[in-house]
Amino acid sequence: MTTRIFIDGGHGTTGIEIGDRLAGRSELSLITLDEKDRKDAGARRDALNAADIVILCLPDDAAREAVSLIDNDRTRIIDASTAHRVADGWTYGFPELEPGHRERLANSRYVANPGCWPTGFLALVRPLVLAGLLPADWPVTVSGASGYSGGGKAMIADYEDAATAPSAFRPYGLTLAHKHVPEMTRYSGLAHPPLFAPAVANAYRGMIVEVPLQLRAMPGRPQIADLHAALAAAYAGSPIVTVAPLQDSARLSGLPIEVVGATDRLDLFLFGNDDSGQARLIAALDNLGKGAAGAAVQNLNILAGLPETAGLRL
Ligand SMILES: NC(=O)C1=CN([C@@H]2O[C@H](COP(=O)(O)OP(=O)(O)OC[C@H]3O[C@@H](n4cnc5c(N)ncnc54)[C@H](OP(=O)(O)O)[C@@H]3O)[C@@H](O)[C@H]2O)C=CC1
Ligand SMILES: CC(=O)N[C@@H](CCC(=O)OP(=O)(O)O)C(=O)O
Repeated sequence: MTTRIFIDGGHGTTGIEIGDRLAGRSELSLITLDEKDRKDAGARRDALNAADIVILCLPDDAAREAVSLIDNDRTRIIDASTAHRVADGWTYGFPELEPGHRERLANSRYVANPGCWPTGFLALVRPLVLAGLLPADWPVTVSGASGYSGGGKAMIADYEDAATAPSAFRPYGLTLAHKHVPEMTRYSGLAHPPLFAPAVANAYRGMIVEVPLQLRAMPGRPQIADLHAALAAAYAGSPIVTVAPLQDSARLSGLPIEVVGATDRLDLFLFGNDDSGQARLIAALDNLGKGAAGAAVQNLNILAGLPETAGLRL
């Protein structure tokens, strides 16, 4: 018996990436809609209710609508949108968040896939808060650059149309009220929202998420090696999240946005100087990989009781 999957929004940027990862997997069967029906509420209702697991790759309002169209008590949902990431009754779809979280996910019916920025941020910060190295009330900043596919079809069209003259590098989120801040705050365990300073780069995919820390001002003045040990322990044995050895990071003269390529990996790097008491923590990922489709397929595998990395690009 196969697990029946329906991707609502399967023609969008994230939906296509997920479909590619599921192709050829004999333990799954994909429910699809014709082009003319893919936005028809009746056809979507039938597909949503016929599936064992649905993956929503829709704008937030359409994702909320999709959930309301499910009228059985069996279909499980993985929502890639922002709609339910801090909503009651939903489990945050970051299996690596903390010990025991993967098991919570496996038993959940409603799963909210994380945002791409929070994925990098939480991977760096959550283990440090849990280890007591980063005080929960510390004022944390997170910055970086994302590929333009992070903005979906609309931003891709803008960047790929010469007439709209795309910028090489464009800071945004300038109201300091980006939609990812609530999930970053909630799941990091920080007492205050981080200051989030994102930018878009003129690259299709990939992202660099950076958390700088003034260690010398922090209680106990943590050492670079302490931070590294906490991160390495948190992801020991993970086939998806890796922490570069300090001596390898020290040899790098730069970290390109393309470093993980079109994969579902999440690579963490720690750069620092114990004399100055300063550190730069960097997560490198593909916004469409571990930042979206890779995470959705990983969660699907966990929900379906299948090998966690099946279909992933590692
Ligand atoms: N791109 C990324 O890196 C990431 C995206 N996400 C999230 O994933 C979701 C999808 O994003 P993304 O793939 O980038 O967006 P896209 O704009 O590329 O795709 C969205 C798709 O949803 C379709 N759609 C819109 N309204 C409806 C509706 N009422 N019924 C059925 N289909 C509908 C669109 O149709 P049409 O083709 O006609 O426009 C489009 O195909 C969003 O919530 C986004 O925030 C999450 C993490 C990262
Ligand atoms: C470059 C760019 O615009 N990126 C998107 C985030 C992409 C993502 O994580 O998706 P969600 O919209 O589901 O959170 C943004 O900052 O809003």
